[in-house]
Amino acid sequence: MSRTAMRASEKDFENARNQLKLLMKDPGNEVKLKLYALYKQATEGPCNTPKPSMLDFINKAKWDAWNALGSLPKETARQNYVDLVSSLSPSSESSSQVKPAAANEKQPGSENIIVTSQDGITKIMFNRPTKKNAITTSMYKEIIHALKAASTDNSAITVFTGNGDYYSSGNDLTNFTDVPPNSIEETAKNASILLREFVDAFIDFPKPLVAVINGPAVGIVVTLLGLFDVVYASDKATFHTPFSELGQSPEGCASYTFPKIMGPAKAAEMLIFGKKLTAGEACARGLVTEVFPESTFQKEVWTRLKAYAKLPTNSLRISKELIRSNEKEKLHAVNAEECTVLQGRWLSEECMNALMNFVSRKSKL
Ligand SMILES: CCCCC/C=C/CC(=O)SCCNC(=O)CCNC(=O)[C@H](O)C(C)(C)COP(=O)(O)OP(=O)(O)OC[C@H]1O[C@@H](n2cnc3c(N)ncnc32)[C@H](O)[C@@H]1OP(=O)(O)O
Repeated sequence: MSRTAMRASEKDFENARNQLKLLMKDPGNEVKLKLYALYKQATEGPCNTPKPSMLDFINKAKWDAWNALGSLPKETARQNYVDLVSSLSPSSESSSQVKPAAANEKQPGSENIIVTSQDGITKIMFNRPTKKNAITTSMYKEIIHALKAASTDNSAITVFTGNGDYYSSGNDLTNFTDVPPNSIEETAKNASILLREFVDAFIDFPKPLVAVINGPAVGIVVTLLGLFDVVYASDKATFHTPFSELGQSPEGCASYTFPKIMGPAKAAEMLIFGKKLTAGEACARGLVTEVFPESTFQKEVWTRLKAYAKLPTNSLRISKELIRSNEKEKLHAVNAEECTVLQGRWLSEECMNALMNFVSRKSKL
């Protein structure tokens, strides 16, 4: 029987609702929005409630998803709901394609940030590949903690890298969308405090800090590179700071470090207009130290880093201190200013619209 000819019964619909409660894995915000919209359409018909206010992120995303279904008949919505739930169930997962990355997904007991220490190198790895290593609030806190620990451990150098195809897609945009409307201002204030502490931890880090950029990098993980001592990139890496698109503004001291590194005009192209750079372009602008072919990237980089980590530890520290110490006071002031400006941006209509677009971008069926 063709799919269009099929009609889910009330019983199928009820079964699908129960099956949904048993799902082991969170299907993600986009799927949840689709499910919500189909459920409302199947039970109440076309969207019939007033549009929630701009500040009411979650209800507005739900409303948008429901409203996008237009006049879809109740029976079709019911069938689509049943089909969608069935596609999420464990049996269909095992019989169809489970993406290789799923093996790396956060499981109970696994970590979104993995810290290891070996061969004189402390490695801090973003480990949330199914979300392109987007950084959640708790990951910011874990990184601050990891940097504090690495600053006094036995390692000579500290390295950041990403697990999976991305280095990191930057701030997890749902940090600002899963917020009740009456606590948005408080959330923005807390985020600004956390961001300041996070960036301060990089400014004050006393040992050589190296970034091993295994794939695309977006937002804060790009701006922070101005505070790293060495940046190695695979030729499949890209560097993107889409702040204006997001109604936001630069952080990570990039408003100061980028013009110094690449000159004001090139910095403006990235930070104001969001120009995405290839690894080669980022290297030509001085943001990246060296680019390696993807096929030999890991081998070449880690061989080199292991050799560097054998150099006298105190000498490494002292040389870094000489290079960076004159700038520290300025960098802390820049960081404070950027965080204050961002706090205001996060409450702006431009930013709220951009976040809403991200959350609901795939929910329009
Ligand atoms: C304390 C607070 C401090 C705040 C500091 C501020 C920092 C500013 C920034 O960092 S700005 C940069 C923010 N990042 C972005 O704008 C990137 C947003 N993501 C994307 O544009 C795309 O996801 C992509 C280009 C990175 C990848 O696109 P692709 O089509 O290849 O993959 P998907 O979009 O399907 O992504 C797979 C799943 O990962 C989720 N995801 C990816 N990035 C983020 C993110 N930054 N925030 C939240 N979620 C992200 C995506 O939603 C998919 O999830 P799903 O499988 O559940 O649908």
